[in-house]
Amino acid sequence: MQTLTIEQETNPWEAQAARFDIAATKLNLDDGIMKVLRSPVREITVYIPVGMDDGSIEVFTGYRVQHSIARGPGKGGVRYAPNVSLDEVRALASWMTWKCAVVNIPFGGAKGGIICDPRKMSQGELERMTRRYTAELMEFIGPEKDVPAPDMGTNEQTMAWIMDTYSMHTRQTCTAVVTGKPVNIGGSRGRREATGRGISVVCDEALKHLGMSVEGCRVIVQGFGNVGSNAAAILAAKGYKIIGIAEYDGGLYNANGIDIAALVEHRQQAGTINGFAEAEAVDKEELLTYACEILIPAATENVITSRNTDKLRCRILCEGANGPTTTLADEILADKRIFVVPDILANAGGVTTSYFEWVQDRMGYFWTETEVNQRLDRIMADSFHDVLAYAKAHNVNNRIAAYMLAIDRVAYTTKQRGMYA
Ligand SMILES: NC(=O)C1=CN([C@@H]2O[C@H](COP(=O)(O)OP(=O)(O)OC[C@H]3O[C@@H](n4cnc5c(N)ncnc54)[C@H](OP(=O)(O)O)[C@@H]3O)[C@@H](O)[C@H]2O)C=CC1
Ligand SMILES: O=C(O)CCC(=O)C(=O)O
Repeated sequence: MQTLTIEQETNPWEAQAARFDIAATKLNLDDGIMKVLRSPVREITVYIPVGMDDGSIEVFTGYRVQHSIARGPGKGGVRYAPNVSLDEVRALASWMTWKCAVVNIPFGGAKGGIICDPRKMSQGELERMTRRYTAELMEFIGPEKDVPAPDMGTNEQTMAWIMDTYSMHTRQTCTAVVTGKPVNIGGSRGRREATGRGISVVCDEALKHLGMSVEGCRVIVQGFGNVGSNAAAILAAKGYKIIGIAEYDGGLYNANGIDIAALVEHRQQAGTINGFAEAEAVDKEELLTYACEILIPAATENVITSRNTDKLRCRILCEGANGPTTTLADEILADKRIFVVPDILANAGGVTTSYFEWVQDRMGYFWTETEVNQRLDRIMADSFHDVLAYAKAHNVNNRIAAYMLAIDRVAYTTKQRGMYA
């Protein structure tokens, strides 16, 4: 195994680039196209002055990176977190390009982020910061240019502010500029749950593929935000047993299964999963190494590394978060024969329903939740099998297969459009 410092191992842009290089080389991609696809097309940095509630002024740094617009407008979430960096947003933008191509929806890839701690900011401060960030990005975003959506630390309310600010500047109500909005202002039914729902579909398919059954299937989820809580709730409703939840501030374990609806209610009231009486409090890091059939990291990057992978006791690693696994960890996962459903496939349900939202906004005609979910389920199941077929045909692991499938599609369009003239 390569020797890397922890900083090198956990740099998300390097992690993305390493997988890109392996996949592009396996595809025999020519050097020129490889250079085109390796770098983002545009990186925007903005400095956002915000009047704080105490009368002071703070200046926040924000980014929007557009990695590719070959297959359609840029698409991807906006993250509010203290550890946002340009390298992270770059990596997240490129993962969006590959993700949209894996599920074959007509978008490129983009991502945004602001270095801030949303947990320590009031609603007023968040609103002012979001509106000024949007104003700074006016010429770069739009339904045909780049369409933001929620990610860590942002939500439907954030999208409503972006949509309104954009509409104020263009002097017309423009719903299709963002997705993940509240349903009453052009959001899609099913978007809130879509990433979790997509994860449940690929878990179903992985079990079928491995000849395992839902009955008795133990699941541990890290992160109980939008992705983790919805994945846990939907899997529980399908009959999976959610035995562990690891959050930022603690872990919970119950070998008989955690009542997810009760935990959601507890979290709403207490503001934390801690203190939930129907499960045992356990160490949040160790919980990832408990025996289970499926482990779902759904919080943040770099949680499965060379330092803990040898201790994992799951059969399936289903990546709800973006970039939860380092390249060094990939090698150990392969040795342990853990079946990996890679992030750019596993968590693609969110952007797939975002695509449906964009389509509905542009038509001005809205589908029922059943219509949305049926379309989502079909795309997720088909994409799972496309990736597996690629892995088999090229004798590579699932992650490299997903990258190869995606890079092949983006490279084809890039060449066809002649995007290097
Ligand atoms: N939202 C979406 O549709 C999509 C999101 N993703 C990815 O899924 C992941 C989660 O996003 P999302 O659910 O939207 O974000 P949220 O902000 O809704 O939730 C993130 C959750 O993870 C917790 N958390 C953060 N860091 C850690 C940690 N180190 N250990 C344990 N828990 C932690 C947070 O706790 P606390 O609240 O205390 O900070 C929070 O509960 C991200 O990687 C995101 O990029 C991928 C596809 C689509
Ligand atoms: O819904 C979207 O457009 C993007 C969601 C996202 O940020 C992601 O898939 O990582």
